[in-house]
Amino acid sequence: MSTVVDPIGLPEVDPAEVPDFDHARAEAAVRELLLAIGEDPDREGLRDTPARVARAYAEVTAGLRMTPQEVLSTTFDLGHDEMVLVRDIELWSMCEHHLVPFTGVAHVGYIPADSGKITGLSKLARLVDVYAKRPQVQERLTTQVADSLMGILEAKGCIVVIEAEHLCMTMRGVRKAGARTITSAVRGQMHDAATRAEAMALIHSRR
Ligand SMILES: Nc1nc2c(ncn2[C@@H]2O[C@H](COP(=O)(O)OP(=O)(O)OP(=O)(O)O)[C@@H](O)[C@H]2O)c(=O)[nH]1
Ligand SMILES: [Zn+2]
Repeated sequence: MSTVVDPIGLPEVDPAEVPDFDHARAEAAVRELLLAIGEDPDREGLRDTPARVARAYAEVTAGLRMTPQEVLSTTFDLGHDEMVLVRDIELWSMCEHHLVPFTGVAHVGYIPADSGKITGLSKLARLVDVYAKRPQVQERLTTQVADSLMGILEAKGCIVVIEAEHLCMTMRGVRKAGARTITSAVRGQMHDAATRAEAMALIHSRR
C-alpha cells in the first residue's frame, strides 16, 4: 500500500493557534546546533549568536502570526474594473525542507470585483510577505497569494507568478547556481487567453 503525500496540501495556518515566538527555546536550539557542528558557543565571536539567530528567525517567520485578512482589510472603491498588476515585488522566503532562503520576485495581478473593490498597491507586496515569511515551498506560496486575492478581495481573476532562486540548490546539494524556479497560479477571468497574454506581456515588458 502506498501513501499519497500532497506536498503543498497543508491546511492554512491559523495565526490564533500559532504560539508566540519562543526566544529562549530558539536560543537553546541554536546553542545545541553550534555544539553539534563542533563549535564552541561560548567563544567570543559566538557568545551572542544564539540570541541574534533567534531574533532573525522571529523576523523571517513573522508571517506565521499574520493573516491575509488583516493585510487586505483596507480597500476602497475606485470603480476601476481593469487589471491591476504589481510586478517585481522583492521576495525572501525560507525553504521548509532545508530552512535556507529562497529569493526572487513575485508578480501579482488581479481584476477587481464588479464593485470596483481595490486594495492599496503596497498591500499586494504585504500579502506576499504574509506567506513568504514562514517555512514554505514556492508552489504553496504562489497558490496562497492567488487564493487570498480571490477569496478576500473577491477579485474576478488573478495571476501570481513567482521567479526564485533556492539557496538549497546553490549553496549545497545539487549546486546549480543561477537556476530559477518559476511558478504561476491563474484564477477566474485571468484564464481568458487574451487577458492572460496581456498580463504576461506586462510582466515581461521592458526588463
Ligand atoms: N517543489 C519544491 N521543491 C523544493 C522547494 N524548495 C526545495 N525543494 C526541493 O525539496 C527537495 C527535498 O529533497 P530530499 O531528497 O528530501 O532532500 P535532499 O537530500 O536534501 O535533496 P537535495 O537537495 O537533492 O540534496 C529537493 O529536491 C529540493 O530541491 C520548493 O519550494 N518546491
Ligand atoms: Zn530547500
